[in-house]
Amino acid sequence: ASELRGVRRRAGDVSGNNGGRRLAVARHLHAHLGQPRLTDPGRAVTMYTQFGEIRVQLLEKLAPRITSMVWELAAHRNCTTSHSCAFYRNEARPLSGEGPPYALLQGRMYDLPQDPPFEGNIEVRRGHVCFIPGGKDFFIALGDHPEWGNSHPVWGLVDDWQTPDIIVSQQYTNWSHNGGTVLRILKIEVPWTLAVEGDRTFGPLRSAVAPLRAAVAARPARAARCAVRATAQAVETADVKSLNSQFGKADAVEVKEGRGGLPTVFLKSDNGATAEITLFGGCVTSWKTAAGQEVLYIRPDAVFDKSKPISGGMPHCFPQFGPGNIQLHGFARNCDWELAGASDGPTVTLVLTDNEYTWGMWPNSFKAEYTVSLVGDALTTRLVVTNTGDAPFAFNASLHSYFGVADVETATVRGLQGLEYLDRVADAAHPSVHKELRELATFRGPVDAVYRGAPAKVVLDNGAGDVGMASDNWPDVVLWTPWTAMEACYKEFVCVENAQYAPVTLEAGAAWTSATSFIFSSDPLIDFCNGNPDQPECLVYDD
Ligand SMILES: O=P(O)(O)OC[C@H]1O[C@@H](O)[C@H](O)[C@@H](O)[C@@H]1O
Repeated sequence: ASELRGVRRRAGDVSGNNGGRRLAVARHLHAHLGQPRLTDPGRAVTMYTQFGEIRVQLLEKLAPRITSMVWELAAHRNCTTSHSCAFYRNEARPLSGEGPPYALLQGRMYDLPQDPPFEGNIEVRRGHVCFIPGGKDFFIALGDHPEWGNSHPVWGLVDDWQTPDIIVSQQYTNWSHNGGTVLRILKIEVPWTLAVEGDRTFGPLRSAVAPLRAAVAARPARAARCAVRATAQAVETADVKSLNSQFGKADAVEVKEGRGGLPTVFLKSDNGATAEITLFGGCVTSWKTAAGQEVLYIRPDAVFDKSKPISGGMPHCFPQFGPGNIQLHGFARNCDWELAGASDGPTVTLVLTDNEYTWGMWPNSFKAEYTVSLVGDALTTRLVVTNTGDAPFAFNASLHSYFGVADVETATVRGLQGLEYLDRVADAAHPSVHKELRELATFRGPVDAVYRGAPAKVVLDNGAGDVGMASDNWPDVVLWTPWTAMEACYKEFVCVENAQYAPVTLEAGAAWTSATSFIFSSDPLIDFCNGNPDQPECLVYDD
């Protein structure tokens, strides 16, 4: 969490709100912008949180460069990762004086390509949205702040308090900043996605791809199945009963509503191991061994209402690992996958194909086919990406697996020694290159590392045992922990991801396949899956 920088404190702030105050803000803006706000509404963006929406009117005349950066971010549908765009500090309005609490809702907007410039430096009033100079942290002022003078770039205006008020009422912990200031830090961060106003499914095609509209229109109609909903309202569900009668297999495969009412496939193997896969995101959200050991991890800020990708389990990153031209980790984890097949293996196959939503970001025809099986205790996954169009395209991908650990600081990963890795902690777009010298990679601080040319087998010691991963044609492994950026939960999980980091070019009609088998053992996995077909954890596929 970063401290509100450049704060100059003066006495005399009053932070109460009433109609008079709003009028004063409106007049104040009128004076600065030279026109009545309501008759010139201008452009607005919407932040979608699990508690509802926050509409931010862009003050374009006051801060033209900042507002255009924010608009671009919204139009390109970034901010889909809870880590990069989230509120992390909630300070209510003080009963009197300047605080504490400091009358603001603070967050980060780290998907901005660069730090915003310093402009729009008027006195901060209730409703103003301001950046903290020198970075991408920002706040919504919940009260007037004359004590700060003109030290913050003001670029937006919020005048509906319903959602901010809910976030301000969430639990916080006190955190003493070096300077002695006690900050209220949210126990669970509140992530948001950003869209231009009116774009309720992450919106119309962005202007950069406007020429694609014609191409989209010429294509056979195919429903956009990736309508990420804005709020925690009723979730659109497929007809799970009819899916179950079509695909259910006695005792082995059942389709029913899972968490949040999302259509979910439940697998049960002969020995009693289970797995859950949501059609939204094609995400394995649970894998339990026959002994009842849950191996995966769902973050406490995960929501199951399609307002954002499921934060946990095994989300897909496709067609982009990121950062890159489209939203971080691509759109596959935002989309409803189709249930295409099941057998009493138990096995299920989900399919995602291009549609208007995906064309809005990525102008390619594709089919992604994802098969998940339970073989005894082992969970096996296979992803086949086919170019169904008539031109080549490039993509990269990962299986962004979240694993529960007894303690992040004692979790280790073996199998990576001697590899070159890209350290992305400081700057994911410009990583530094290092060599892994350790036999056991650890998580003792923020880790965001891509190991290139990783071996087929790596093992995570999660504190309760070993999670073995045997992969085929996933050339890279990503290790990630957000560390204290996710204060509420970072001790409980690590991500060990099978990845294809370098872009793969697929010619028209060509296909790319990758697979991983996961096995959990409470005893150390000395060796596993040595090509012995009798070992259940070995990759087993019948094509
Ligand atoms: O989108 P999520 O699930 O919060 O994960 C984000 C993280 O995912 C990891 O795969 C990346 O290496 C990190 O750079 C990124 O921050």
